[in-house]
Amino acid sequence: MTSTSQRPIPVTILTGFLGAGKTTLLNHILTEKHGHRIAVIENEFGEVDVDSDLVMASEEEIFQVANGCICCVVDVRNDLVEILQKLLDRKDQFDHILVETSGLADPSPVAATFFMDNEVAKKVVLDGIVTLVDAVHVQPHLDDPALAEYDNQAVTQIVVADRILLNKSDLVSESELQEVERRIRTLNSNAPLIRSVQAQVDLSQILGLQTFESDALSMTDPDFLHQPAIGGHVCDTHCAHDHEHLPEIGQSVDLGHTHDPSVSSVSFVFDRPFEIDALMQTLDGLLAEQGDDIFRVKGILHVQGDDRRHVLQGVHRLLELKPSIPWWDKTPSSKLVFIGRNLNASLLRSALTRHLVSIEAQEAA
Ligand SMILES: Nc1nc2c(ncn2[C@@H]2O[C@H](COP(=O)(O)OP(=O)(O)OP(=O)(O)O)[C@@H](O)[C@H]2O)c(=O)[nH]1
Repeated sequence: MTSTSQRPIPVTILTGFLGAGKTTLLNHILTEKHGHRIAVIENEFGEVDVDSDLVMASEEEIFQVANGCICCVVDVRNDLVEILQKLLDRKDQFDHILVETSGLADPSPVAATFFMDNEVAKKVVLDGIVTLVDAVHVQPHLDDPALAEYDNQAVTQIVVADRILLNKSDLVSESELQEVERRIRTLNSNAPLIRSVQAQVDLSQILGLQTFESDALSMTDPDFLHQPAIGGHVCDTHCAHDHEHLPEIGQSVDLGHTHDPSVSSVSFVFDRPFEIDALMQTLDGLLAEQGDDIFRVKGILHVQGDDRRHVLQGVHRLLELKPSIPWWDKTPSSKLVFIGRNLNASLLRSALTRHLVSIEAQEAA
């Protein structure tokens, strides 16, 4: 049994383009009675610290990361690691860490920070990336022609999200909301999408997600790969509309659609277990080669000879695998999602299937 003090502290990364409502959400979190004791780390991009003044006084502790953008300035990331280390020295005083990125940050390198420093990596677990989207202003940012040849952070923030809050839904019409949702789904078709006003959201939908564990628990639900918002809701088994085109076990499905040709996601499901060392070697090689294009890899893996789920997390070239809770009475199977540019589904599938335990070996075991 893992004691509470040894358990890794969940970290939520809160992101969203400038003005999307991050500080508003932070204030909501800090004033809500939710039972979590939260340490907040804020990063502001600008000369003057305004954000900390915007955050309401509360019992939670708030730390500022040095000025500069958390995703691209090495000093700022070192600063983040330093703050995390200090926090972790007295982790009996809180049970959740929230990192608010600046509006111009790419959250992937921020998430990667938690894997980069070994001491920190052992003590924290990425609970989820929550992205706020400004329903009024997001479209022009997504289509910004000035960013055409550069990374567009508004796009990246949506692509890597585990939860998306479509905020300021009071300021646009229903048809405009549906249009924004449709656009968001071209970039990220997996993350549950929640509409909000003044970032008011049930906190259980964004904190304590244990994203990958909860994904694992729903793996037997054949709809888990299909969570597009249709008419503004997240699909579930009670929907009346078409859920026909589900992938077969072992089949891949391109969830990125074709609207934005530069970013897509590809998902796989396998029922046979993986030979894990060989798989990790292949994935390491793949990311070393294509880590610029592959933004994010996430997965729950069925590992040969192990009765625990294994959680796979990759951010660009950094990859880690951690054992998680046992499968209990669930039938083990693996699920992997790749998000990025120029993803070749058939090459990825063959790279993965090579490391599945053969049926004969499985029967002999
Ligand atoms: N009408 C309306 N206004 C909102 C909503 N959410 C936030 N706002 C307002 O939008 C403005 C920006 O909100 P912030 O919470 O400061 O946004 P932010 O993402 O922290 O901004 P940056 O620090 O610039 O990245 C503030 O004036 C908020 O009061 C909403 O749902 N509806």
